[in-house]
Amino acid sequence: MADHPPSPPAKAEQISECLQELVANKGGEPPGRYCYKDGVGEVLDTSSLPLMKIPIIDIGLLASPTSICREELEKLHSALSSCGCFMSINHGMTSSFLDEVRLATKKFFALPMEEKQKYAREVDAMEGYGNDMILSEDQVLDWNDRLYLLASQKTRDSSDIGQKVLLILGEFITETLFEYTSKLRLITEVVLKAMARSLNLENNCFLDKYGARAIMQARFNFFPPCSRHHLVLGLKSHSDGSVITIVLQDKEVEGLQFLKDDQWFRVPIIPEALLINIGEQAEILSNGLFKSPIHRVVINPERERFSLAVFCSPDPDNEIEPVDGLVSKTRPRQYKKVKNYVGNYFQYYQRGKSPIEALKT
Ligand SMILES: O=C(O)CCC(=O)C(=O)O
Ligand SMILES: [Fe+2]
Repeated sequence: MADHPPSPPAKAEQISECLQELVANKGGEPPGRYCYKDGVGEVLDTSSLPLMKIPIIDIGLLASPTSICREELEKLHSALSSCGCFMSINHGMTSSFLDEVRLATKKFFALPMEEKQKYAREVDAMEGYGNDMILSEDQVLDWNDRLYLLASQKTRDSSDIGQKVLLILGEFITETLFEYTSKLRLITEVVLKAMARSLNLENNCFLDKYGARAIMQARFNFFPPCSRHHLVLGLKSHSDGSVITIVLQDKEVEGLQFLKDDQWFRVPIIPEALLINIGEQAEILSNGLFKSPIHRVVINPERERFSLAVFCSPDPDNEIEPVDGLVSKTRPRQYKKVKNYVGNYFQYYQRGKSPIEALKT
């Protein structure tokens, strides 16, 4: 896809020991492969970092005709071109329903290890439980265990996610997750249309590139506490490979931070809101007008943290490039065409890089 992808690893390796197990056995002392040599700087005292002022946007309003929601569209435009993210409210889900989804995440990670290992993710697979792929000797690993599940219409129809979650979690929770991802599908549609309108483009121009066979990949994150938290990162600094990512955050434990104007900011907890951030494919589609924000997750010394990120990415067969209406003599095309962006994303991520760099014209 990109011009100069990192050279492929001789052999990608999956860690067999999950972090949760390691922490239970060794009491949270991080092995060297998880540690940043000089520590992670200001992470030492996370509470001293400023809180980010993230705009709050009403999804119900965004879905209404332009004449009614002009102000909300302006807010969206300004949020996405400055910090690349916003907190969404009035999204059609109650607080108690969001709590059920949080509980489903916790229940999965509370299962016995042998049970979870049945769903271990294989190298390069889009679904399954585990930790980082190891692509090189010097890769610093994330202090995080995760479960990936696909929630796209296509895979749902063939009962892929259904089968897996049903087997893992039982019928009640399966229903909760199905309902959650169906709601997210509606929200994604509203947001992609509103993004286009906020740029005075035709309603469907982003949605058409996204496609009916778009992929929604859910990542359930578990971040165990670490007594030497200043040496590790829950997720290394990255921007997402999606078009948009919808994050359900932990209600009690902070951890997510965004980089803005070369300064790290803490993301506040708003329990009833969903955090939505732009991914690199929206940056490409918008010809760089919307910025995919760099973010990371830091670790709490005493408390575990959970989150659920759903990455909404276009049909991998669709070509992604800046949309016509945003390319002009005064603003030439900033990115080359690309297909299946997510297919190569993790090869870059594990090395602390991003494919978008190689696509810049
Ligand atoms: O844990 C969070 O709050 C954010 C997760 C995230 O950035 C990701 O999974 O890519
Ligand atoms: Fe992320």
